[in-house]
Amino acid sequence: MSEILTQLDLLQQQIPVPQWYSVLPAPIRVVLWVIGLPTLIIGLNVFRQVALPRNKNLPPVVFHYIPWFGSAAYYGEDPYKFFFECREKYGDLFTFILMGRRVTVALGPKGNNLSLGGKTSQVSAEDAYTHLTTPVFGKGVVYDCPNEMLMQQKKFIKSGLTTEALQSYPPLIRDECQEYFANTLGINPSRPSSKKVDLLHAMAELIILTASRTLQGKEVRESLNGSFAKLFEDLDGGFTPLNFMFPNLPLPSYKRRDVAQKAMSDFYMKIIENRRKGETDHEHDMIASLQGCKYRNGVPLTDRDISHIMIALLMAGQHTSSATSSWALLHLADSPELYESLYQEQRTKFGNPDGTFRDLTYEDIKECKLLDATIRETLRMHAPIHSIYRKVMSDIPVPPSLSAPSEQASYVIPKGHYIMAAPGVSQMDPLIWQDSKVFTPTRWLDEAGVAAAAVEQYSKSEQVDYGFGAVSKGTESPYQPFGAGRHRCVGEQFAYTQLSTIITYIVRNYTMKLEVPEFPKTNYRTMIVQPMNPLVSFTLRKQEV
Ligand code: HEM
Repeated sequence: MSEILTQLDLLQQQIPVPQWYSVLPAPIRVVLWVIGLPTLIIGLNVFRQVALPRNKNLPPVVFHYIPWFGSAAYYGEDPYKFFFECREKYGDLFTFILMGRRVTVALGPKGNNLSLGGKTSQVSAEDAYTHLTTPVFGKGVVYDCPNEMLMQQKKFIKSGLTTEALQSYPPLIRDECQEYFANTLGINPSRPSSKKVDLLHAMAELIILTASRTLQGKEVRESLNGSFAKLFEDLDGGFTPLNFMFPNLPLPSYKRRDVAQKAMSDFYMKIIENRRKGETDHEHDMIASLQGCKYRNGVPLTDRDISHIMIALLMAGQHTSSATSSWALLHLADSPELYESLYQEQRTKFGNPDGTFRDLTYEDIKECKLLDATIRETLRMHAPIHSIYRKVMSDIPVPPSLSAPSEQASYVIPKGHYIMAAPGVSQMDPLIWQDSKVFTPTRWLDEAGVAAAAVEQYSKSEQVDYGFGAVSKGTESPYQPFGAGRHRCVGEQFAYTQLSTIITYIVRNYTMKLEVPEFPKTNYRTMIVQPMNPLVSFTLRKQEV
């Protein structure tokens, strides 16, 4: 207390205070400072926003009480509520304060185009994300290298995901599902045939099992029951909103992340070394594919680069796909009619007369239109990534169509801001999608449907090669769960193969029931949008398939 009072007395000498203040007892003086100073700061901040004229060339700033902290709580609790409410007030372009950062949100297809379609001289993903990703993935790859190198790394990844590779995955994924449901979850004919499970937990396990069996390779799959799982958990603990906001805190989780990164990187290095010595047999998986890759200037990927790319792929696919499969299955558990229709789709196309099914192939997946529509609709309503950030590297002039109609001048997003795309907003925009909040897979089957047509119109847009093969630019599409532009996802086809095979396995073999009174709410406090308390039960169908 005496230390505090000395400090206050020093402060008092700097700031003129009224006579009566000095006669107050010490505890009252402390209380006055504790209440008075924040009130003054908040008051000045409010005054500045409501009473002082604002720079008409800058986007409007979301009203907030606390400087520096800004709208962090409002945004963090439910980003979509925040985006939609701010859109009502400020239009498609506005800036908010997020723990000292100035983040300009650009909404709608035009807004998405501004950030996702921006030139590298104007926007940078590297500068927005490297503090989060480099300690997890490792150095020299993804956002720890020039953008032009990332584009080539994406090309290498794509070359490891050939049609031939993808064709080999469904049987492997099916085997993993069979093993997981029968043995890990214990739902098989010899035991009680119904079980209540936390879906998100189960899907997280199934996604890492199936990704390691296919894309990651035999050695990773074999290590999953041992040390690898713990390393993954520690590394994953470094991939949180806290790490995004504060890259270097002296917390145990940050230490564990760093130790795990080194250990996991060494683990992949060992795999590569052993393979090179010819000590292990393996399939032609992603590691094997990356081993042959060289940058355009002739420099080959080092073993360390390969290890770090493998970690990046593991992390990129894990939560995105486990959240997507969980949401899709939750909707199926919530809608017995849709579940039955999916079952009938399987029966009609692949059912044998004896009640069994023939094995699903990669080509078959394309035939399952309702399944495809279910996954698309899941990604429309539950895009795993709600906010896509870029750092603004040079002033961005905003096209007049994005400035509020009442404003006279066109806006500029200044260098040093972050620009954010939130494709989920256009994906749930009631002006674009009929009954936008209702899960309706059939909207994707209706050829004349407004939404499908709008998406089609954009997906057939200009083809661009950013360095990893021609892709449709798609930056103005109202549907972008896999992003758009130069940072567009290269794991989409893998994810679809994995998700389709897992859901098919479940639909063919089990019925499902929601085990919570209402459809699970969304948890936005994790990096990836996840369901809260997603309890369901699986019951074995009559015949084992
Ligand atoms: C449902 C599953 C998935 C969804 C919804 C998804 C979504 C996305 C999105 C939105 C982006 C763009 C990020 C940005 O612009 O900053 C992205 C990029 C990327 N994703 Fe995925 N992803 C999924 C699965 C996967 C999988 C399985 C892999 C790996 C096999 C993967 C690898 C990547 C890579 C390498 C990038 C490029 C990052 C960049 O260029 O900056 N993703 N993903």
